[in-house]
Amino acid sequence: MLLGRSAAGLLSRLVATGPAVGLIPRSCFIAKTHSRIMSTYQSHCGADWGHRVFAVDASPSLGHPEPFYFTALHSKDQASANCNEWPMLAHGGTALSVGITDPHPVSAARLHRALGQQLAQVLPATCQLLRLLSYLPQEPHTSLQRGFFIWDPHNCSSTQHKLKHLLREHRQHSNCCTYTEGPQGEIWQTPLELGSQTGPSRVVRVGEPDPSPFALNILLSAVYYSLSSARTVLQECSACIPEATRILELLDQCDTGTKKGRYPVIVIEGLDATGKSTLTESLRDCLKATLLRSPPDCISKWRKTFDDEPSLIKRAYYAAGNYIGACEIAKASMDSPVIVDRYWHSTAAYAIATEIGGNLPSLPHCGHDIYQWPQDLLRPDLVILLTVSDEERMLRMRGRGLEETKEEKELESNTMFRLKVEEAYKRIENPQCVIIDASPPKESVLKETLNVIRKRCAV
Ligand SMILES: Nc1ncnc2c1ncn2[C@@H]1O[C@H](COP(=O)(O)OP(=O)(O)O)[C@@H](O)[C@H]1O
Ligand SMILES: Nc1ccn([C@H]2C[C@H](O)[C@@H](COP(=O)(O)OP(=O)(O)O)O2)c(=O)n1
Repeated sequence: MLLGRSAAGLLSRLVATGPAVGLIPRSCFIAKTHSRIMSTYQSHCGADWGHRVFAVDASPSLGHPEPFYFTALHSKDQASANCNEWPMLAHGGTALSVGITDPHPVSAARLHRALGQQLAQVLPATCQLLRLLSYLPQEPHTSLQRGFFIWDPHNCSSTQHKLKHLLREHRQHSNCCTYTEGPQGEIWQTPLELGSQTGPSRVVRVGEPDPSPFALNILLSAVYYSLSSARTVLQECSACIPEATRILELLDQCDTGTKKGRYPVIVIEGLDATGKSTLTESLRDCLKATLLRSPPDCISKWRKTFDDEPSLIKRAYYAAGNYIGACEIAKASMDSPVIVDRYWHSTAAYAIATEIGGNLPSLPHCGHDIYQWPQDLLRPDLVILLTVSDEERMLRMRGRGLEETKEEKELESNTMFRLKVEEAYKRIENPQCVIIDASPPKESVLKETLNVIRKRCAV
């Protein structure tokens, strides 16, 4: 039992003061949330650390296979904080947290990534590095911060020393705390100097807050639900990534509001090596269709550059690619059916699966805002999701003999990630995917797909 009276109080405060998602139209909430995060991203940085709700990514090896949430205990709540299990501290270990307080989304994302790489290098191999998210309950949509939760099982003195040394140059844009067990089993969060004025606070575990920090992170920075939010990030990174300026120029040249022509637009989705390219090429020939892909050819030469950037920037590239692709789709659909190899479902599903920690049940429920199609993006008539068993997909991947990307390797090694991508695909709405089993021979998959297309579209 993790949720004491204090936690219940916290949750009711969250519900009372958080965005009234159920009371205003979703698109309105998402668009407003985006404009707020981009214009006033974090008026709250370091000083409020103790008032935040924290979420630590799942870690089965640390005894929490689902994400772990905690918050500071205020003196009036003291009596209710009896039940407070921190499995990672059970055997004398220490935990530490690092929060990124840089108020600018792009520089914060880059600092987060750089720190993650440096921490992985300098910390002892026995330390575990997990994702940390936090927000202020009274202003969830403007106060979200990312960071790291570090578990040091041997409580090495060198860990804190290394951390202090590493964070010294980022003092202005980061903070750090330790978590230790007190004599009565209570947990103390103590700022790790770096000029901190605040003293230790008691912290307690709470149940999953509403809104979930992971879902909030998706709505605010991992998936773009409007062109303007992707543009804002590309504009902010154009000083350090010249290719971002080129993409903005391409966006300026296309009329992203163009409506679809009279021919159907059919998107083929699926994990790598499920047979999308094979099927889309056959469909092009059978239906005398135009075959397009997202990201479109005109920006695909910059894909590697953006794939190497933090996810905030990488996903802005794919989002922009969908809007540029939408112009091409709209134009082509005036003259012929259009087949599209990957589109917004891919952009959203991969981002959601990456950002949601834990197992399949950690994915936000069906109908959640994170699964909504952007209001300003051209909607296809039909989206087909190809599925095959993992064994078959691996065989196809090896048979193809192409070099595996980092993400493909992760998909291969991480069954849970793959399951989450596929489930996220299935939960995306308006339009929802039609699932086709792509395990049979190519000709059968093509026949089945043509049947679905003929039933649902005028071809
Ligand atoms: N239905 C199928 N049965 C057997 N092999 C297939 C089938 N569809 C595709 N393949 C093979 O699987 C590999 C991956 O297919 P591909 O179309 O490149 O997938 P994707 O575009 O989804 O990554 C290719 O070698 C392809 O020839
Ligand atoms: N429209 C798109 C297309 C791909 N993506 C992202 C999603 C994943 O991170 C990768 C998958 O691309 P990958 O190169 O593996 O796929 P293909 O081999 O091109 O089918 O690209 C996207 O976000 N939006």
